[in-house]
Amino acid sequence: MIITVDGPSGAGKGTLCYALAEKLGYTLLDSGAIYRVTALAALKSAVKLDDEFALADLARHLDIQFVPQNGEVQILLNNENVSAQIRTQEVADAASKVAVFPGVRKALLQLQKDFAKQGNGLIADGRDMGMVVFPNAQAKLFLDASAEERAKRRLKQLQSKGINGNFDQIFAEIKERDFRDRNRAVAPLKPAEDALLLDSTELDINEVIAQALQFIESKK
Ligand SMILES: Nc1ncnc2c1ncn2[C@@H]1O[C@H](COP(=O)(O)OP(=O)(O)O)[C@@H](O)[C@H]1O
Ligand SMILES: Nc1ccn([C@@H]2O[C@H](COP(=O)(O)OP(=O)(O)O)[C@@H](O)[C@H]2O)c(=O)n1
Repeated sequence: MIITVDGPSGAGKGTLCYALAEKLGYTLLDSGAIYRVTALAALKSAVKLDDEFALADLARHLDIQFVPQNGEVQILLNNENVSAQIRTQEVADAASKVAVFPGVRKALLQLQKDFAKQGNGLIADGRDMGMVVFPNAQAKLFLDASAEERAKRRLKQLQSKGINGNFDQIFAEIKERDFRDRNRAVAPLKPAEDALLLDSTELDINEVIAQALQFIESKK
């Protein structure tokens, strides 16, 4: 079974997908990490974030590895562990900039599709999983929350990692990335026709997981 979870930044996709993958014993695809690694590779090689040709070429030759390590997944770029580097705001912003180009998205498509070949079911976390990458997924969820709530969650998340955050700056960054993701010409962020819309603004993590599992069960 392929389950897709799409939605904007800070909605709780990563948290939900991790819980579902654990519970169901499914493979987890964090497609955002692939865009983040692509952006980091561009930043490291001084490829301009508006040079679609160079970015697509870089994406085609991306040396990325997902290495399960004591319950976590380490993400390697050219054999360097970049799991922490890709979570910075700078890389998140760069990822949303490189993600607007059709050439980049096309170059990363097969890598994402290949995650479904591991045979034990797939939970795919992203923006266009249900619309573009896995249109035939058996269960599609679109997880959303108010921009304010998502900024509050992101701030708390950064603080829990000992990183000082500023709510106004995070709120602005979330709205900027929302706008870019929702208004790009290719694979814009929007729910698939057959997706369950789940607004987690007033829900806690366990309530989201319960509603998601109920929906998945109904699709089996
Ligand atoms: N329903 C929820 N209520 C409160 N906090 C949540 C909820 N879902 C996720 N979070 C927290 O919000 C932060 C962002 O969640 P995350 O899963 O990283 O979102 P996304 O992957 O959509 O960007 C995390 O610290 C997570 O623990
Ligand atoms: N399937 C995907 C996943 C991410 N992305 C882009 O990559 C950026 C980072 O994705 P992410 O899921 O890691 O970001 P968060 O939702 O965790 O903040 C997003 O803002 C999108 O612009 C995309 O275009 N398509």
